[in-house]
Amino acid sequence: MFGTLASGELETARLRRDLGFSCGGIRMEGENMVPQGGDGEGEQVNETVPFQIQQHPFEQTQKLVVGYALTPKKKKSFLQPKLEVLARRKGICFVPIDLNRPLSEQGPFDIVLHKLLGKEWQDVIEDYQKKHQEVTVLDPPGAIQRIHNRQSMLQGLADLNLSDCSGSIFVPKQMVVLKDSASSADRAIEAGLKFPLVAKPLWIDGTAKSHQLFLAYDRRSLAELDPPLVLQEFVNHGGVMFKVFVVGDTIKVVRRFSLPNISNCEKAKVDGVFQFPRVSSAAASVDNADLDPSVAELPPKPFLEALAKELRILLGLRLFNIDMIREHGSKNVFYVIDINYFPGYAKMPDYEQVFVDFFHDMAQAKQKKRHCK
Ligand SMILES: Nc1ncnc2c1ncn2[C@@H]1O[C@H](COP(=O)(O)OP(=O)(O)OP(=O)(O)O)[C@@H](O)[C@H]1O
Ligand SMILES: O=P(O)(O)O[C@H]1[C@H](OP(=O)(O)O)[C@@H](OP(=O)(O)O)[C@@H](O)[C@@H](O)[C@@H]1OP(=O)(O)O
Ligand SMILES: [Mg+2]
Ligand SMILES: [Mg+2]
Repeated sequence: MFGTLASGELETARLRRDLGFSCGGIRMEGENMVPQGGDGEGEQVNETVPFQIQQHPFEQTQKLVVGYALTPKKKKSFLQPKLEVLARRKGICFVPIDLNRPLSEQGPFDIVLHKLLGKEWQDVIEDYQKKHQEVTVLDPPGAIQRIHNRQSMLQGLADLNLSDCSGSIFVPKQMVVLKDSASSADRAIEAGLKFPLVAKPLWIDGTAKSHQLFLAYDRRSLAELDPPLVLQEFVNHGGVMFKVFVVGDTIKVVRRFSLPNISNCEKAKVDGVFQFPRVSSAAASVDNADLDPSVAELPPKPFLEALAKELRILLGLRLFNIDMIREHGSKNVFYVIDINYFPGYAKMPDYEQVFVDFFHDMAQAKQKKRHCK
């Protein structure tokens, strides 16, 4: 009986019913998990369902097959029932890639969506792309590799051409420490870096450690840090940051809490090194908080659109997000502090529809190209 299910469960159950389909001979997950039928109570709960599943009079005949190679965590957060249902209506289906079988023997795929670490996978996907140029690989492994290094990640950003825009973009002054962090203090001062400095592991390798950040208040404390790392100037920004999600041509921005400003008094008094809390990944919503509007105001949309467009070209990526902060006291002076490949899109509003449109547009563009040949 539907009445025994909470509204969230009901929604999932209905979605799963819609999901019972096969694709390219591979049975999709979620089949046979549906309570059958419904009653009056069901109707009542239906009102709380955030979106309506309607029986469509016709099914899209054109099929677009998206092969995916994702970690179990990413699969769980990204491949949610709502996404699969909306995709199916547009003739898009998701097929898991079997890592134990040669990739070329699987599919055929129109799109390969992947986020896996390691040289072995990089070689597999590079080789596959060479042999299957008709397949869109999201995204090219070489381009992803660039943003796994916190130095190359931000290279070229300050030179982007955003001249006509209502904001300006910078990256914090930073330097790389490959070894001997004790002697890095002299180099940091020579390079003009001002304390406090944020110490970030140079390589992002998917481990929790690569997201373990430290704040070093004085030159002596640098000796306590483990290279390889980047030392980056801390930029006061009023405790709010902006995550700009990019999916092809679409962008969405959300606010997150961040670290509070560091006063001159604190800079003078405090020494030592402190581990950062992962404030910005917290689920707590900034939107209902009582924030200073000059801090919380979203960056101008045309500015973000121009920035995302330039970054797509510079990075050669279509799926990423940017962490941005507004320099405290400024109107629209922004710093990019981080870029993430295939981030937590489930935290992007309406991500399911955005992805369906993205895949659909891609399929149409391909079809058009084929017809023009
Ligand atoms: N230069 C900086 N100045 C001020 N705050 C910073 C700076 N760099 C990082 N932060 C703060 O630390 C947080 C984590 O830094 P960063 O985004 O570089 O790490 P990360 O581990 O790559 O995060 P993510 O989970 O987004 O991948 C930022 O969201 C921001 O709150
Ligand atoms: O954990 P989530 O799904 O939220 O996604 C996070 C993602 O982890 P995952 O890819 O393993 O899922 C991280 O990837 P790695 O740097 O460790 O490769 C990084 O991109 C974070 O920035 C994402 O958080 P967001 O910035 O979007 O909030
Ligand atoms: Mg970040
Ligand atoms: Mg990051």
